[in-house]
Amino acid sequence: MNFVEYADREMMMIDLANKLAGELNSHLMHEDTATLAVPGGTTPGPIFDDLCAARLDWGRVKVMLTDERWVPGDSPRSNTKLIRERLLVSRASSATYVPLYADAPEPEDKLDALRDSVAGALPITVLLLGMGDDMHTASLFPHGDGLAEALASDAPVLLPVRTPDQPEARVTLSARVLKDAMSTHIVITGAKKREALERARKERDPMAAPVISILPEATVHWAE
Ligand SMILES: O=C(O)[C@H](O)[C@@H](O)[C@H](O)[C@H](O)COP(=O)(O)O
Repeated sequence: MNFVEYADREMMMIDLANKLAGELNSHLMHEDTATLAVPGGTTPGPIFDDLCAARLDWGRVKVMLTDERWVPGDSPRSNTKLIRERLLVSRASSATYVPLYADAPEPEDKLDALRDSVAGALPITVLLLGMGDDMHTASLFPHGDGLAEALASDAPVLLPVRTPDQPEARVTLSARVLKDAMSTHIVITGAKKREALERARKERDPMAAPVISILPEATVHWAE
């Protein structure tokens, strides 16, 4: 794991947006398409605000979420809503969006079709992840229902997960899909997440600290 500490959050967000855009650009110099996978939640919005204006050939970029809450696209809890409003705008509006959600009561109703379109966008070229204080990443929640299957080396690309702490079902890319990304960044802020990262580094069991299955490949970016 690499660890980068920043003097402040604003600087980190600008720097990260430049880094992600630079990596996508380099990839597009010798490949036809690139796939960018990003988290939802409260942290990455400012990165999206800068990244959406990056000068790159967005028409050749596929964008997907790392995980989604199973709520309609106009819900304030929808990660799709977040990236439609803050990432897939400006220059990035010509990117191709690969959805993890389709309108249906439960994820199981739509999984097959969603998995096919996700599989067609793999491997991930540039992966950005968040992390929670409980050491979850994407929607790989400690001891969550569906976690063992999502951590398995032969896991499907996309799985439904449920945990009592979360108000709705979710879908998440599996650990093997995240681990296969060509470049991985984790963005975290504040003292609690820094402590959670330190706890995770000492933990051996991915069922207790799912983020450890991704950490060896990742650069973690942190600001107070
Ligand atoms: O849908 C989500 O919530 C995310 O994709 C999730 O994995 C997120 O990155 C972490 O929970 C951190 O969330 P915050 O940035 O809100 O702390």
